[in-house]
Amino acid sequence: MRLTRYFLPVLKENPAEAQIVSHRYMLRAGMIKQQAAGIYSWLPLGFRVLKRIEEIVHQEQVRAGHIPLLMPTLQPADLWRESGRYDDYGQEMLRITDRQKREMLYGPTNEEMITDIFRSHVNSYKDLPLTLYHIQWKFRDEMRPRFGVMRGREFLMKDGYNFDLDKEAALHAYNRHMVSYLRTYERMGLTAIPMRAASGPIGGDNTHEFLVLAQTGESEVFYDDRVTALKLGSREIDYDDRAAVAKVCEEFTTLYARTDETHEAGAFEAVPEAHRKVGRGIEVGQIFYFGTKYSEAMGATVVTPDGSRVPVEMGSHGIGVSRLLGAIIEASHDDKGIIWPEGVTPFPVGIVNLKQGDGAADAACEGLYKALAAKGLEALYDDRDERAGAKFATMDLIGLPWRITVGPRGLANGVVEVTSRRTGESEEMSPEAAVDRIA
Ligand SMILES: Nc1ncnc2c1ncn2[C@@H]1O[C@H](COS(=O)(=O)NC(=O)[C@@H](N)CS)[C@@H](O)[C@H]1O
Repeated sequence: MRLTRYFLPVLKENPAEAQIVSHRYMLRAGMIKQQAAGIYSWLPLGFRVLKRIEEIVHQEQVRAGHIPLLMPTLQPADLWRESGRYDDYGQEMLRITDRQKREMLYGPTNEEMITDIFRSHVNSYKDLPLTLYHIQWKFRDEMRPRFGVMRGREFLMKDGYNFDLDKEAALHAYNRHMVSYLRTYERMGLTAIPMRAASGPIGGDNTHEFLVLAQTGESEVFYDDRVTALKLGSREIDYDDRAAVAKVCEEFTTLYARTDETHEAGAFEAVPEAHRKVGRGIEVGQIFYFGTKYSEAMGATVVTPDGSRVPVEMGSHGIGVSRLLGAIIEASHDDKGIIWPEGVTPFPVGIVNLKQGDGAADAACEGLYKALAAKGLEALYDDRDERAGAKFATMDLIGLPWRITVGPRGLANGVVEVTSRRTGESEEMSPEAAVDRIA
């Protein structure tokens, strides 16, 4: 992408309303624009990252055997009356009346709707196990939307729902989600710790939140810091092997890790002093097992092998897709700007031309752009007629992992400069070597 043909409304100044670094940088890097409290337009650079995060979430859900679909944002109130949540849900629910005076709502979550889909089409245990999910915009009329996309009112969530014949199968689905979440966050360069949590309006008594440690996190967390060293890495896990999946979950949830809602000071005392940590975390996902809470209320039942009919066992599992942009920036930035992990960066590399209009420099940049594209890498080429300092500042702010700097002097010696955004180290090499370094 050539910057002179893109739309990247970078801000020079720190916006006054931004209180945390991720909000500040997302505004300054021209990634979002607030349209109302907690409601944003996703400008091109932010939209590109949002799509990359969505893609990782989709891939890991499909890898776990979960099936994507798409439910609407607007829901009929009657579904929520069946579960009894229409009144319970409270002020956060945006209630709407259509021209026929039908009571609707902008969905904050989809347990009722997915259960309605299930009960309309599934009747036999032979169709289980079944996990359906979607990535869809939600609305929660938060009393105090703040911190940019971190606590929005309209936000993007992956919400998945499992339907199983019995509790054991539902708990395996719970564990499948835990493993798929661990892998999802690792692919985004995040360490998200599963912590026992409280279930709130979703219900049930078995739930873990996934928290990214960050000073600006809204949740207070208590943990054994050895948990931060646990990694799935490239381990292949057979999602159908209940014992293997349970073993991985055990590995990641044995060390003490609790949010303030479930913290037990006594148990925490058992953690060796050197490892006992208190901090703050950003909740980037939550998984729930809640049995037959919705299937009972809404008559979602299946015929069992012995011919009887039972309500299905369920759970629901959410990832804060739009919140993740903020969480990743909180976990990966410096005083010049964002430092995108390779897995989610909007562009893998930026090309900076030090002398736009200089024949050799322009030709070398065009050559690099094409050579990178030939390897499937779309560069962001800053071809503006701007001072070098301004170009470097923009690249540092938007946080691409690599920058290739091209200038007449370097070219005279047959080299360009390759700079790593994370380490700040630069190295001179031929344009060909630069492409190989980044590919
Ligand atoms: N106001 C918000 N702004 C941005 N992200 C949010 C907001 N509220 C929740 N989220 C994200 O959405 C994730 C799932 O939300 S949740 O309430 O925990 N779970 C559910 O709604 C369940 N239905 C999961 S399917 C949270 O872990 C969080 O990362």
